[in-house]
Amino acid sequence: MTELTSLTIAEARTKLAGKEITAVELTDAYIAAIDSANEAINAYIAVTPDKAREMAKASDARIAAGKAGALEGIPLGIKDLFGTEGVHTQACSHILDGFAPRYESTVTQNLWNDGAVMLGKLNMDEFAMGSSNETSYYGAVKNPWRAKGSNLDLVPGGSSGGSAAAVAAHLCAGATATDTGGSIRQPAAFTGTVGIKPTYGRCSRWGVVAFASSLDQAGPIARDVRDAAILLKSMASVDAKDTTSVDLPVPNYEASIGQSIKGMKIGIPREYRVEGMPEEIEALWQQGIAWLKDAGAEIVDITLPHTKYALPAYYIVAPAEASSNLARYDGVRYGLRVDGKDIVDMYEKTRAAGFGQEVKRRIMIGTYVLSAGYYDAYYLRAQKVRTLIKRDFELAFHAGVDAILTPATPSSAFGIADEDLASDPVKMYLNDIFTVTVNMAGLPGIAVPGGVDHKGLPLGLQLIGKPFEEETLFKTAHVIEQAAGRFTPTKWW
Ligand SMILES: NC(=O)C[C@H](N)C(=O)O
Repeated sequence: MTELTSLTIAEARTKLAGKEITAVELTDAYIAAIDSANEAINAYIAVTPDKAREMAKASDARIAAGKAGALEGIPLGIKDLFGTEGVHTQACSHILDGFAPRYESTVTQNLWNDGAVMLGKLNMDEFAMGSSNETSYYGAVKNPWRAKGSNLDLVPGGSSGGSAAAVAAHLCAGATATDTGGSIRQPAAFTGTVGIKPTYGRCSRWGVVAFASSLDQAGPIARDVRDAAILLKSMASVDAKDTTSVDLPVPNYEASIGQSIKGMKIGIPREYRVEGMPEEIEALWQQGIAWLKDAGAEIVDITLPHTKYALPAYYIVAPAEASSNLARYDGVRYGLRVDGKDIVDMYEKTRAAGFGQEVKRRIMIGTYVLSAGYYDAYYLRAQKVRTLIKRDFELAFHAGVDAILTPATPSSAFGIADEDLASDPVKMYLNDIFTVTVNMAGLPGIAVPGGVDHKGLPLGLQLIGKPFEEETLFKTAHVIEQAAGRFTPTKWW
């Protein structure tokens, strides 16, 4: 019998429904896998085996009673950004030391309502700020992938590095993640997994620790396109507690898997190329184009002329919102407190000790661009650029384009503690070059594995769609997946 942890969600669902396996067996298999692998990979920062077994038992009872939910008995990992009642929720920051909320985020509650089982909380960049998972207070996550013939540790990408690594190493059946500028899609691309950032407003942000509220969006990281569709269906909902969530029916995304893309118009934006981009990325892109053409899609060249301004504008808007959102961590009500001689001294000492370097950098940038005298020059201008970026996409869609194909990242996974990147934050920010536009415009974007580079490391393709047309992305990504195959790392841990 195949290992239980190698089953996809769709496969496990069939076996659970057919009573070939139980939810408790499946959960135990994942707990054992985490026990043996987590020291090496560091994907989980809190494991909740007792809670998991209890939830799995309840799932088995519901299956026996014929009352199974859509995700009944499926063990999932949860990014540490999602509030989970009574369970460690620290956004992988020191400043939230010991915090376990009294509430459950709407997204995770939706998953539990559908019968999913929680295995624990997953590592991430502190407050989701980073592209390598190295800014986590709990240390770096190791990518389950290694270059051919090398035993050097690579980053899994970020900020949802723990989610991507756990899915790739089969330490959960699927994971929740969030994406503000690429945090679902870049780690998915670096680990050979599938990640979708849905349209802004598709999932509720309620109970998710805020980074940049006008950009943050939750989504799944999964082993394949079908599993991503199954997970998103459960995660998405309108929510009275988040007025930016949208009241549109959540379609059965899985139904779009296998549908034809014949006659679809796929836009290829000429601006999605950067200096120094490996030829292999261009080759992957051309391969993706060929696959979609073979499946009957029409390929059209498009222009998104404001693309080059997206990254600088993002690194104004996101830190501005972050500086405001993170003002609440003051040592008074929860989390870390470092005593001082008076209350202001206490605030200062707490924030100095509680936030890491990258978070402090963003708070300072954000405070600067919002300050009197600089607001118009930076923040206001960045917001105007944001409108132009959105309009670029609208024009392309208006001209009949159904979806846009680009590379997901300008490189494959890089080494942990890469000196070049550590010394220059802007180089790290360049990881988001193909993904931030999507957040700035509020559109859905999916990363799907397209192949491996000469080092044997996975590379991802990105599809960008119209607002609330995630179904188009699922069916098109599935065509790529069928052509490219699935990617699993060789076990070294
Ligand atoms: N949160 C994200 O989407 C990651 C992005 N690299 C950032 O640091 O802002």
